[in-house]
Amino acid sequence: MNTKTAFSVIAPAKLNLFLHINARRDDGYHELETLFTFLNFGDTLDFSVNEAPTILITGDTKGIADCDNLIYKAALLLKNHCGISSGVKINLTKRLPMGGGVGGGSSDAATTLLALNKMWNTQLNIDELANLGLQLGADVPVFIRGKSAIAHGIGEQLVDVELEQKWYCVVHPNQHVSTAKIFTHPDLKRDTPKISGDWRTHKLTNDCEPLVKKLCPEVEKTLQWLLKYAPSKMTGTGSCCFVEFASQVQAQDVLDNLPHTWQGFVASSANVSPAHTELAAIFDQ
Ligand SMILES: C[C@](O)(CO)[C@H](O)COP(=O)(O)OP(=O)(O)OC[C@H]1O[C@@H](n2ccc(N)nc2=O)[C@H](O)[C@@H]1O
Ligand SMILES: Nc1ncnc2c1ncn2[C@@H]1O[C@H](COP(=O)(O)OP(=O)(O)OP(=O)(O)O)[C@@H](O)[C@H]1O
Repeated sequence: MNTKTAFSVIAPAKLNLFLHINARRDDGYHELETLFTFLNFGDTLDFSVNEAPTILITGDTKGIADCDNLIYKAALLLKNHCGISSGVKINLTKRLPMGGGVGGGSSDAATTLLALNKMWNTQLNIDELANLGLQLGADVPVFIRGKSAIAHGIGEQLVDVELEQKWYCVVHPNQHVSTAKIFTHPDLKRDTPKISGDWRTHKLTNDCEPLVKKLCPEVEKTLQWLLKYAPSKMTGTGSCCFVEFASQVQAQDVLDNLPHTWQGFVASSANVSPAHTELAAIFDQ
C-alpha cells in the first residue's frame, strides 16, 4: 500500500535515441549531444521508515557493496546535505540490466533523491536536486528533471523536447559494457560536430556503436538480428539495443521471437518520467 511513510516508486529506464560525442574535455569527461526519452519500464524502489537513523538497502543489490550502491550514495548525500537525522529502508527490485546503457543505476539514484526529498520533507527544488545528483553521475540530472530532453555538456544541460509516444523492444545481449572503458578507449569517435539547426533533419547516430560492436561481437549480432524488424540502435555505451514501433503489437512480436540467449522487454516511451508521475500521485493529492 502506498502511504507517505511506506510507498513504492519506479526507477525508469532511459534510451539515448542518438548520442553524439563532440569532444573530450580536459577533465576526461566528454562533451555530448544526446536525446533522452523515458520508458514505462524499470526497477522498483520500496521506501519505508527506519526506526534507526541508518540507511538500510535490501533486495536485488546483486553483490554491490552498500558504499558503492548508487541508492545508498544518493540517500546519504541528501541526508548529509540537509542534516537529516532520520533513517530509511529501501528495497530494490532490479529489472534493468546493469551496464546495459539504460541508466539503471542513475535512475535508482534519481528516484531515491526525488522520493526522499518528499518523505523527509527536505524541500530542495529540482535545480538543487539535479546538482546533487550530478555528483553521482552524468545521467542522474535528466532523471531528476524528468522530461524528454536533448542534453549537452556532459549530459547535464537539458533542453526539453516533446516526442511522439512510441513502443520499443529493448534487447540485452547478456553483456556488461563498462561506460568508463568505452569513454577511455583510444578508438572512440569523439569529433562529431554539434548539430546546427533542427536536430530532426540531421543524420542521428550513436558514436559509441562502432567501437562497442568491435569490442563486443554479441552487440553487433543483436543489432543485425533486430534489423529484420526495423532500424536498430544501441543506447548509451551499450550493451542494450532497441527497435522503435508505432504499436505495442509490433514491438511484442520482436520480443516473442527473441533468441533464448538474450533477454528483452517491451515498453512505451513517456515525455514525463514515470517516477515523477508516480510521486505526484502519492504526495501531491
Ligand atoms: C553514456 C551515457 O549513458 C549517455 O546517457 C552517460 O553519459 C553516462 O552517464 P553515467 O553512467 O551517469 O556516467 P558517470 O557515472 O558520470 O561516468 C562514467 C564514466 O563515463 C565517463 N563519461 C561520462 C559522461 C560523459 N559525458 N563523458 C564521460 O567521459 C566518465 O569519465 C566515467 O569514466
Ligand atoms: N543501484 C544500482 N543499480 C545498478 N548499478 C549500480 C547501482 N549502484 C551502483 N551501480 C554500479 O553502476 C554500474 C553501472 O550501472 P548501470 O546499470 O547504471 O549502467 P548503465 O545502464 O550502462 O548506465 P549508463 O547508461 O548511465 O552508462 C554497475 O556496473 C554497478 O557497478
